[in-house]
Amino acid sequence: MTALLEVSGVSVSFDGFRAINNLSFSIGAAELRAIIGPNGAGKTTFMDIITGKTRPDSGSVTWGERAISLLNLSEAAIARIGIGRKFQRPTVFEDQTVAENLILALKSPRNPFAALAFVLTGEGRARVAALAAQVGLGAHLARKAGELSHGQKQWLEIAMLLAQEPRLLLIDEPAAGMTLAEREQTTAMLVGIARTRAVVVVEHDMEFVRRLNCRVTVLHEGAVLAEGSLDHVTRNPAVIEVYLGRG
Ligand SMILES: Nc1ncnc2c1ncn2[C@@H]1O[C@H](COP(=O)(O)OP(=O)(O)OP(=O)(O)O)[C@@H](O)[C@H]1O
Repeated sequence: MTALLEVSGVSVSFDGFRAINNLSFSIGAAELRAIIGPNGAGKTTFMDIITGKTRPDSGSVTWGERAISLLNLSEAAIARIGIGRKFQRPTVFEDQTVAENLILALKSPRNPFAALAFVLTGEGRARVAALAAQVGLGAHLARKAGELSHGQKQWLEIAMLLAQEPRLLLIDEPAAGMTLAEREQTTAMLVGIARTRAVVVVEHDMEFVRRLNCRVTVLHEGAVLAEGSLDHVTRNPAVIEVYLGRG
């Protein structure tokens, strides 16, 4: 499998503290990956490096078939190249409807007026409806985003990211604050999304990770401690010691 994203030997220090320590990681073009690890393991910093928010002191981050370096690109350029990031808290436009939020997020045309004109076409309406359906909001297009449940807002934001047609989606702790039913729907949704693109999910909820049924990367002290199926990594004594045993 050729990698879509290849992170190799990356390190970064903050005031002499090595938050990421010779970290290597790669993900394929249509792969779902969960990242787990104790607080302070470097999960957020790792995502910050991929998205260009934090520049590593050493190592390489390459992208796509031509293995272009992401290290010289701005955050905006990295987003345009096809890397979408969802932070833990949903950031939707609460006073706009689900449909309006999706229209504003469409990749093209770029400005809101052109986007509105586009959505008046059959193709535009179909695109918005398909995005909403993909995240279980097909019946909620006319509702104000502010009226949605926390889980539904998270899904709307995922659909807004999908509107940008990313090839890699980074999702931070989606399960937090969701009901059990919402968490189950979210795992199914993420599995579906990862059939056509790469999805990295940072998550502490082990039941959620189990339902993702994917390869798991365990970070500890800024490096990869273990990688493999959830059963494989949770049997690893080092993982039990630093993470699972602290329950
Ligand atoms: N800008 C910064 N300046 C100084 N230290 C930082 C900075 N960003 C992160 N750190 C430190 O780097 C380490 C890794 O932090 P990071 O937030 O990446 O961990 P995490 O795995 O995301 O943790 P959590 O699960 O708590 O979100 C921590 O010890 C943190 O205090």
